Amino acid sequence: MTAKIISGVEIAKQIREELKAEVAGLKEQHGVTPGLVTILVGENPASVSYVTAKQKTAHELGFHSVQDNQPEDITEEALLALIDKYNKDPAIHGILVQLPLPKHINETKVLYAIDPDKDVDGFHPVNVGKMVIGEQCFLPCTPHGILEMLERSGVETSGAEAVVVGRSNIVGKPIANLMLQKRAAGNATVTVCHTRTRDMAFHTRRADILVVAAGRPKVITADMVKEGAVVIDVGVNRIGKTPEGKAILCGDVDFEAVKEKAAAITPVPGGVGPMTITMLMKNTVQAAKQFAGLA
Ligand SMILES: Nc1nc(=O)c2c([nH]1)NC[C@@H]1CN(c3ccc(C(=O)N[C@@H](CCC(=O)O)C(=O)O)cc3)C=[N+]21
Repeated sequence: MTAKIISGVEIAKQIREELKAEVAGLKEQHGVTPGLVTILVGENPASVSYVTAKQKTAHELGFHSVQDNQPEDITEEALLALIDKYNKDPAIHGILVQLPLPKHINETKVLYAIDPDKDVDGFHPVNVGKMVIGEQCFLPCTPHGILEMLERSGVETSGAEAVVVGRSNIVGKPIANLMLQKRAAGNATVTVCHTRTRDMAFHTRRADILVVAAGRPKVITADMVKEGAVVIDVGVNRIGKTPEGKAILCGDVDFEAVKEKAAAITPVPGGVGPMTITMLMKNTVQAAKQFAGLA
């Protein structure tokens, strides 16, 4: 079998078109322009490229978008004060502090400082808690994007064996939780594997849907995948540079080999990544509507 390629680029494009129309409507009918600030501390090249992509997308959708760059040596106190300023700014509906932060800043403290109503990343414990209960909240962007991909590709998750590789707060834990819930792209039987899992392949081979967020290049090889599985690769590993200096990316899945076995697979680049950015935009539109009492 050669897998169907689930294109994050294509699905993201479709959602962005929907959002663009919604933003235009919000402006015309209600005078509301969704506002997003992305705060970047330091100059980590990967972070710079992600934040640039987020700003570009926000701009294309007609948002009020603010890029706030801060020096690597900003104090925790100053960063918390900055967040407080945006918490109070009525033109800003979504606040994103790009992670990771420098070591002298307590990441947890920073994420707790963001107003949960502006927490479009869905990392504040109020939103995490609401997510687990299944209440309306901001879902973290990468898991949210995966749900949309599964749903819009017609993947049947109900009753299926879903195996998640990775237990991060950003991807592994939330996607496992969401796929377990009574919801679209949910109702799965979920197993979570991690670095201490004794026999990873034993679990992954049982997966009808395999979500891989391990953070290590090509850890999932063809022998670990069941014939006909749906494989979602969340990995973004920079494994080198082209002669022109562009980063060469690969996922956590050995794409070339696994695509011969899977029923469907997401590529890297062009899979989950573009969906992550798009869901940030979707969450920001949601935040703006809530702020205006429209949702
Ligand atoms: N507060 C916070 N929120 C985040 O959502 C967040 C973060 N911090 N820190 C880092 C991770 C990583 N992340 C990605 C977003 C887009 C792509 C993406 O668009 N990737 C492209 C390739 C882009 C490239 O060339 O690097 C693709 O896969 O096709 C990847 C990864 C968001 N993150």
